Amino acid sequence: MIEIKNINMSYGSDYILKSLNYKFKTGLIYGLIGKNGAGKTTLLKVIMRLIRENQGSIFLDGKCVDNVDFFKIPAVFVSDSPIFYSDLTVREHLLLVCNSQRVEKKEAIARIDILLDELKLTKYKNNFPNTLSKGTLQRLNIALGMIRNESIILMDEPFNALDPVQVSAVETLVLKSKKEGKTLLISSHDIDSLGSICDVYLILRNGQLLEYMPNKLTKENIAQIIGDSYGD
Ligand SMILES: Nc1ncnc2c1ncn2[C@@H]1O[C@H](COP(=O)(O)OP(=O)(O)OP(=O)(O)O)[C@@H](O)[C@H]1O
Repeated sequence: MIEIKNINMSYGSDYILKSLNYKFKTGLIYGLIGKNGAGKTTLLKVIMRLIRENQGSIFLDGKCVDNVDFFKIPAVFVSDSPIFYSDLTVREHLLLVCNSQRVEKKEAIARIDILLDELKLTKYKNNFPNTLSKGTLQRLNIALGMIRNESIILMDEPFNALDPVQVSAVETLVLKSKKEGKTLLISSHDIDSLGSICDVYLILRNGQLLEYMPNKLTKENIAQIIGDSYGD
């Protein structure tokens, strides 16, 4: 469970997040929507404690994590600007994460094989990052988050650079995580994908979160809510 309590965040004098309060329900998929620059990445980073200059508090699974080190945050963050090790293969990247999580080797290998298959990465398992396309690197990025067994998953633009087949593979993986009882918060401009997997839309506008049910909103409605300033 994620709870945001009275979060204010500014870069300089402009407040990006304004007195934000929101309590996420466990086991749902939330789609975070907003115009460019609305503050979606900022919000995800505040929740993950990658940004700490905010006022207010973040609770994960009922525990305040305001002062918890990023590496100990009980959540996964799939960033929109990942960094890879040039001298590690796809499989070695995943083994490294499992090792850091102290996952037993046999279990790690089994988990990695399943995830490589789900994200259509098996044939690239011995490739180094500099030999991979953008879409394949994005799937590796997603795999590096999903290999961790956390109940809270935050994703920033996970569908970027993916072709429709790969988008569908990621959607399936997200829905599988939901079935396992996980809570997901996914920031994306891909309204079609969000619409097919999300239980709740959260529209970030003027520093505030507005909650909507996806089946009640069309793309046109969303553009209207996001505001005349969409695309500024
Ligand atoms: N480190 C920073 N220093 C100063 N301003 C920043 C910094 N990071 C982000 N901003 C500004 O904060 C605002 C929110 O940025 P953020 O990246 O959170 O928006 P976003 O909703 O994720 O945008 P997009 O849809 O374009 O990815 C933007 O106006 C951006 O220019």
